[in-house]
Amino acid sequence: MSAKTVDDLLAEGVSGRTVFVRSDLNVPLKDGEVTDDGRIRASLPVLEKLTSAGARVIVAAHLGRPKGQFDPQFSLEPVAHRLSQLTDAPVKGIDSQEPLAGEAAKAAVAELADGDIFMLENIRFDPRETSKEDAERSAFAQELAELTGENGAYVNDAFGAVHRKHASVYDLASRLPAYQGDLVATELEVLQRLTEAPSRPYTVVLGGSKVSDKLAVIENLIPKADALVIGGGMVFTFAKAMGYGIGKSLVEEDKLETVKGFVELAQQHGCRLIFPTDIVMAASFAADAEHEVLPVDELENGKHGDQALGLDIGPESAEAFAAEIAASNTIFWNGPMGVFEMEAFASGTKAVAQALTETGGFSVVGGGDSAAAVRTLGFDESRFGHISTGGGASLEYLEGKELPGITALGA
Ligand SMILES: Nc1ncnc2c1ncn2[C@@H]1O[C@H](COP(=O)(O)OP(=O)(O)OP(=O)(O)O)[C@@H](O)[C@H]1O
Ligand SMILES: O=C(O)[C@H](O)COP(=O)(O)O
Repeated sequence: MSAKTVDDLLAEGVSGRTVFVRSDLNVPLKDGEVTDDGRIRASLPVLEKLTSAGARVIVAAHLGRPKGQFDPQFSLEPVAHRLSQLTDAPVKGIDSQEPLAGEAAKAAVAELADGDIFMLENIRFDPRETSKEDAERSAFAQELAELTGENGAYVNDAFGAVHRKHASVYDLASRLPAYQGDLVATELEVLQRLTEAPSRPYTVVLGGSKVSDKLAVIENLIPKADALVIGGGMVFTFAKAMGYGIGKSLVEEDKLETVKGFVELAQQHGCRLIFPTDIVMAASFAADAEHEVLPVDELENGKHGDQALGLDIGPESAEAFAAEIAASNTIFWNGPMGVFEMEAFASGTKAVAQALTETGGFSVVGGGDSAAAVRTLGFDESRFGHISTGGGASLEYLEGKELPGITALGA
């Protein structure tokens, strides 16, 4: 069965109807300003399709991981502000302290004119959104559904969140007529190209800091990829497992045995595991920290001994990784190679991004931070095959896992 689309919804007629749209607007913020609005821009086409057809739109999204209650640092206010700059439709929002689907929200929805957008506060301010209890999520979804009144509809366009079994991503689809958003459709189409007979050699480049999440992914990607290139914070769990000193670098102590198993698994499947040979070791986690490049088997033999921490791959590794990418026909990249937010530790990430822009192969960038890195480091987005809005979601898709938000749409 294939999911109904937004075009199906438009064909049914939306003028005067209230449509609840779940988007992924989880964007990086600094000092109350959106620093990369990629996910907001990616959400615009569906919102504009609906508003220009006369729908009254409720947009719901999450920001970060608040603990199920109002917390000003996770307010969607700056996101609503950016959205209102990017769209022609008026964007309204409720007071952040009000219950998400309470009386104030109902009153605000009742005031909407055709073509207006109403943005809910961070959907994760209600603990039922992410609850593991089906009954709690279901009750919350029911309240959200009721906001749309008679003849409401639900569109899931939050690709980056479809791997979450959350009320607004999963349960709401069985409370209202449900439709798949265009962004979700596009993302699925592209990722399908990576899973169904990718043009080989197929190389996966993994980095970032969510080490334990990604270690699980590695196991599942080894049988599928020809080469797996490891950078970022993940390197040090491997380096330690291989018996090297790593100083104060990021490490998952309880995963050392697991990663040793990966080396063997890779051999069995003929997948080459490629590690950095040199690392930028810093005196502390700071933009102006003193740093030096050390070979991977001598990380504790520098100026700061076992107090140093690895914040980027070194130049030799960056060159080798770029060469791997150049020799591949399909490349999937998730997770920065270092702490790219600090200029001194951005070189590895820049080198990988640069190589991706130069490849004649099909390149896909997945991950909130990797996509943000590409843009904030000044790369031209059109030089990449595809920049996915999903991090965990795209990885879980590539692993072949079921994505609750997609299943719920009947796709
Ligand atoms: N060696 C390192 N030590 C500590 N942090 C690192 C290191 N290398 C990269 N990082 C950090 O990793 C973070 C991004 O990691 P993350 O795993 O969240 O990637 P991502 O692309 O956003 O993927 P996802 O969307 O799945 O979360 C960046 O903020 C970066 O500073
Ligand atoms: O940033 C992401 O990958 C998505 O918005 C999902 O966020 P989460 O990992 O907090 O569920």
